[in-house]
Amino acid sequence: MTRVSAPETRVLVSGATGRMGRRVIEEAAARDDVRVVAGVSRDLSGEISGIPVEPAGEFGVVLAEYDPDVLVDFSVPEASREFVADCAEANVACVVGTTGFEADEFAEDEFAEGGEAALREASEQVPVLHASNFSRGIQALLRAVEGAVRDLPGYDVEITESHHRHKRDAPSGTANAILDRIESAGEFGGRVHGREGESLRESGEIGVHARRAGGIRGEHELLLANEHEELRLTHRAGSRAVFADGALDAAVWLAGRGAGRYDFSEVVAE
Ligand SMILES: NC(=O)C1=CN([C@@H]2O[C@H](COP(=O)(O)OP(=O)(O)OC[C@H]3O[C@@H](n4cnc5c(N)ncnc54)[C@H](O)[C@@H]3O)[C@@H](O)[C@H]2O)C=CC1
Ligand SMILES: O=C(O)C1=N[C@H](C(=O)O)C[C@H](O)C1
Repeated sequence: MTRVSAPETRVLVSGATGRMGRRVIEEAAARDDVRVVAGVSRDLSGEISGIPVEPAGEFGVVLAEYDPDVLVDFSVPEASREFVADCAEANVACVVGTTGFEADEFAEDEFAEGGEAALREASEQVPVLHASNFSRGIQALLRAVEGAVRDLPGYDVEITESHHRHKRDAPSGTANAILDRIESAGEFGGRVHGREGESLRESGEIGVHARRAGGIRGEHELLLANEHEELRLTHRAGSRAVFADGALDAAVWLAGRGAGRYDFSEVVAE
């Protein structure tokens, strides 16, 4: 019997010269379900690991020339918005990993009123999946966070995230997603970003702390504590491969779906 294998998903990578873009290209080379047809970058025209890299300023031309099924975007919000809008016109699905959009773009329903307009608008024409973190461990953490907050009402809640010195947005997109999950699971008074000077902790506040140092790939810790006990839920990414592979899994999963918004939890559930 002749086995017909599923066709490869054709992927275009934006932010191709960045830490994540390069990693996506490397990880894709080791898989047989995806093929990166090209990258786009504002920094370089040429190639990375044999994959052509085209100027980001000619994104529309690149879409027409390479005819990808899915865009995988790890860039910056101001570029990402443009890429996604062009993809909607060209009927190309979008997997967006970029973080640092406006604060309320990370609400549980990030496409709701006040959310990221470019993603919401594009999702009316093509499938769009945005995730602040493509690791499966973080999906498990988000579920654990919800359970812990429900089970421990009245406990003080603090989040600490640590990333490499080059990270531009703070708190991380993942920390914002954890915050949304905490607030949907319990009654809280507000977020307090860092502390200095004299101010007593108020009950119900959520402390948020961002550290930037060296090459840390990404660590997130949720601390719940009362006078008698502490619960710490920690996720540590050991390599960017975990994010790149998750984004490629999302691209394969998203290709061929109808217009709309999708969540990485749906990819993980299958
Ligand atoms: N969702 C997830 O699992 C993950 C998300 N990220 C997010 O991905 C994004 C990129 O992270 P890194 O690769 O570390 O950043 P990076 O700084 O190494 O790369 C950014 C890329 O975007 C490009 N770029 C910057 N400004 C541009 C513009 N105006 N027009 C076109 N291209 C532009 C740069 O040339 C570069 O290729 C960040 O928002 C980061 O938080 C990072 C890791 C995992
Ligand atoms: O910039 C990074 O590196 C990362 N960014 C994402 C975020 O902002 O949460 C995901 C991961 O933590 C790495």
